Amino acid sequence: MTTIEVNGLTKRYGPDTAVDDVSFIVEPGQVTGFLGPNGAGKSTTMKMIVGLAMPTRGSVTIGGRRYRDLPVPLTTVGALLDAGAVHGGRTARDHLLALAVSNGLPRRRVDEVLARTGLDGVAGKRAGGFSLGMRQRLGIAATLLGDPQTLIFDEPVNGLDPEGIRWIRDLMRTLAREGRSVLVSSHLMSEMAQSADHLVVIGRGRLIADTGMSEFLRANGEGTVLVRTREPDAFALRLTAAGATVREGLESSLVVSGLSSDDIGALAAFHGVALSELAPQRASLEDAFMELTRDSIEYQGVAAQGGSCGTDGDAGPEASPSRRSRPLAEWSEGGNAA
Ligand SMILES: Nc1ncnc2c1ncn2[C@@H]1O[C@H](COP(=O)(O)OP(=O)(O)OP(=O)(O)O)[C@@H](O)[C@H]1O
Repeated sequence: MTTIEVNGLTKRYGPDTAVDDVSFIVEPGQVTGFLGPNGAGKSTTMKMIVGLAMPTRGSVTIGGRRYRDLPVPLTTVGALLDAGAVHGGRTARDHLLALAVSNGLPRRRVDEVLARTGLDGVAGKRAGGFSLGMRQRLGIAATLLGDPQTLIFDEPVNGLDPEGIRWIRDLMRTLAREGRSVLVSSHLMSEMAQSADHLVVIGRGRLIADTGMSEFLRANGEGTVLVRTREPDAFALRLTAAGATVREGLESSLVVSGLSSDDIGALAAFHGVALSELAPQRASLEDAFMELTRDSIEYQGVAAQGGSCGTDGDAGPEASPSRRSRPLAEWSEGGNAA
């Protein structure tokens, strides 16, 4: 069993703290979603896991060993941090062959991973001509070369079409079902809801949540009912008296927990209250996340200023001050899908 243990990990770049005392465990047999907005510190954490960045403080082990102490790292951990890191003049097969040979892995693995990633038909083509989706597949093929028990993918679905996204999502789940530890980062909450069993959320380098996905959803909004009526205040009192917890939703709606929609409908009928909407909510991860961080002044209270938060978030590290002050309210699929 190969577990990733991240312990008090901290990374400073000059005066900036990119990762701040983060600890979590990535367990085998499940997909752990690593969620956070642009600039939260996901890539930096992943780089530290595989020895590409030195922690300022803290430690990481994979199966109890530091990355640099692994005799043949590719057989323990495969990491896709940047699908563009391929020699464009090499064919897919040659790229993988070079990796296999330089890491002492059997050449037959090349054909096996080409087949697994659906690249066998283009194995002889130069990687430079590959689409983004094919490059991602090639990067994933490389992570699988050593048949490692631990896999790390940094934003693997970014920019992919729906077919590519589904393929990667299915692959992650299959790899986890095979008993591997899979850590996958995303800034899309909806993406995590569909693919992860466990969730580690960071914001501004700090750990915000470390929880099972279903527990996270249950504890943060699943099971609420959206109610709309012309008399929200009066009906809220009725609901509270009946044991429900009520909070104000958007556009004068009520978000009710503690009573089923059947109970709420019956209560409304009993009191002669006309309802224009009665809708059980299945919390989206975004709702759950917003719920979780509602009281967190540090993360929620940063207002959008001077238009700096409306960018596509793809600026380089030098743009970090504006990226790091991006409010969580802007984390939405529509705003940042590429
Ligand atoms: N080499 C570096 N030098 C200086 N600052 C850096 C460096 N690498 C990352 N940072 C800064 O550290 C912070 C965390 O960046 P990181 O790339 O880890 O975040 P992320 O969550 O992966 O975001 P994204 O989704 O945009 O990749 C950012 O403010 C970033 O600008």
